[in-house]
Formats: sequence, C-alpha cells, structure tokens
Amino acid sequence: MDLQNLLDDIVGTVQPLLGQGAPADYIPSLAAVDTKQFGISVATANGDVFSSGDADVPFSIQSISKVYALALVLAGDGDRIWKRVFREPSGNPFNSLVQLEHEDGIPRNPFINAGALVVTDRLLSIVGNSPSPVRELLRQESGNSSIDADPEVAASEATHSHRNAALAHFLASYGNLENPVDSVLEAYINQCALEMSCTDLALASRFLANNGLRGNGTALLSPSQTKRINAVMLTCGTYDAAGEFAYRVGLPGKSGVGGGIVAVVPNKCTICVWSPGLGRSGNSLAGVAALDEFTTRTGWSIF
Ligand SMILES: NC(=O)CC[C@H](N)C(=O)O
Repeated sequence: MDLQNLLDDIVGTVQPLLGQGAPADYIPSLAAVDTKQFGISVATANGDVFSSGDADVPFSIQSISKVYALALVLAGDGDRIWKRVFREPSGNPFNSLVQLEHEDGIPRNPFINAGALVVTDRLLSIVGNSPSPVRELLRQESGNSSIDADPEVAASEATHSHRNAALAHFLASYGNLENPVDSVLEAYINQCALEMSCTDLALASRFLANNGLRGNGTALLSPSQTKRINAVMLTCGTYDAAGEFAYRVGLPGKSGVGGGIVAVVPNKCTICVWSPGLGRSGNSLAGVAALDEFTTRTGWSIF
C-alpha cells in the first residue's frame, strides 16, 4: 500500500466538498475559519508518518480532547468513572440538555459535553489543572512542545458557554461534580481550545492503535482499557451520527467542531483528517468523506 499516493489522491477526491457545510458558529472565533482547507495525516504503528494537504496547519481540537481526558482518567483511576457516566450512544446532539434530566444527572457517555464535563471534573480531582494534563500528554506523545490553547478561542467559548454552564450546574445539582462548576468549565474550555495539526494529532493518538503504549514504550493504558476507549469512540465518538460513521468509515473515531476527526485502525495506524465545514451533527463533511475513501481503498476497517 503506497500510503503517500493514497493520501494525495484523497486530497483530490474531497476537493468538491470543500467550502460545503458550515464552521461551528456558536463559538464566534471558530466561525471565521476558511472552510476550503483540508488536511490528512497517518501515523503508523511502526513510527512512519504520511501527510497531505493542510496537514500541518494548526486547528482547534475541540471535542477530540475528550478522548485524552478519558484516557488520563482511566489511567489514573481505573473503572471508577463508569459509576458517574454511562457508555451508551446518546442519539442526541452533543450539547443536549434533555437527556440529562431524564437520566438523573448521569450522562449517556463520556464524549457528549455532559459526560466530558464529568470526566474533566474527575481529572481535576486526580491531577489538578496546572499544567493542563491533557496538554502535557498531547505535547509528549506528539513530540511538539509548543502545543497550547488558543486564548482567543478559549475566551470566545467562555463568553458563549451558557449551555455547558447549564449542563455543569445540572450535574452539580445531582451531586455528579466534585469541583466547583467554574473550575470544571475553565479546564474543559481550555482543553477544547488546544491547537494542533493533523500530524500532531495522528502522532499523539498512537497509543490508541498500540494497545495503550506511549511513544516511549511505557504503558499509559492496558490493552483492555485501550480496546474499550476505541469501543466507546466507535459507538459515541461522532454523536448522533455514530451509526452513519460506523457504516461509512468502520473505525473508532472522535470528531470536534473545529472540523478535525481522529480515527484508529487498531495495531496499524491512526489517521487525522481536518476540514472546518461541518454537517448537521457537527462532524467534518470532507473529513468523513476522506475517511470513507481511506477505509474503502485500504480495506482497513475493523469490520
Ligand atoms: N463537539 C464539539 O467539538 C463541542 C466542543 C465545544 N467546546 C463545546 O463544548 O460545545
């Protein structure tokens, strides 16, 4: 398989989709991003990296950060988090409030906003937030020590965070937060505002394809924990479009409203795609199409 040729081809295939869809507009500073951009990177289990298009342009990772927060909580705390958050697809938008009341303050899964707020809360209790543990992990695993939150995106989200604040207060009212609402929101918003390129994210996610092993060969997670994060990514990582994503792409994946998606081919590689135009459920239109093409052409789906 000539991966470089394939990625170059995919950049050509998605051209007609670029500019379609809309960037996230409820975080005003994300709405200004040029939707014609597209990047793709693949990091293989044996350490090679292939990339094409705008693969080295940094973008806002947004909800992709939820995967690394969960990994750190499982690494620090084992299975305890599963008493406070379920592992079922929500079938609802990622920032929905209604389900949380029906289900007595236990979020459906760790990848919708309510679930990620609980995970972030636990991470704050275990390791604190200075420095940000998610940022440190991503710096170490990507080898890029300049990764940081974009203060403008963080400030923009903070001034438009009524929904997430409502979710956090709701969780607190059910006794499902250990830290003050404001500290949890601040940590959550800052990890969402981290800026990384496709290459950074493909490299930083390799532990998900390598049975939990970090770049330096030590274990962040056990093979079983890694398998389970991948399972939750498959069923919940693209919100109410997870069924369609499994059908078209057939890989564990996690999207963010910055237009990035990280996908995992266990024991083989990680893939990161980015294009800011989003479809109805908040997943990158060209990104999903590129991953569809990638698994169709390589046969590297988990099915
Ligand atoms: N789906 C996303 O990427 C959402 C992340 C965004 N920061 C939010 O909380 O609304």
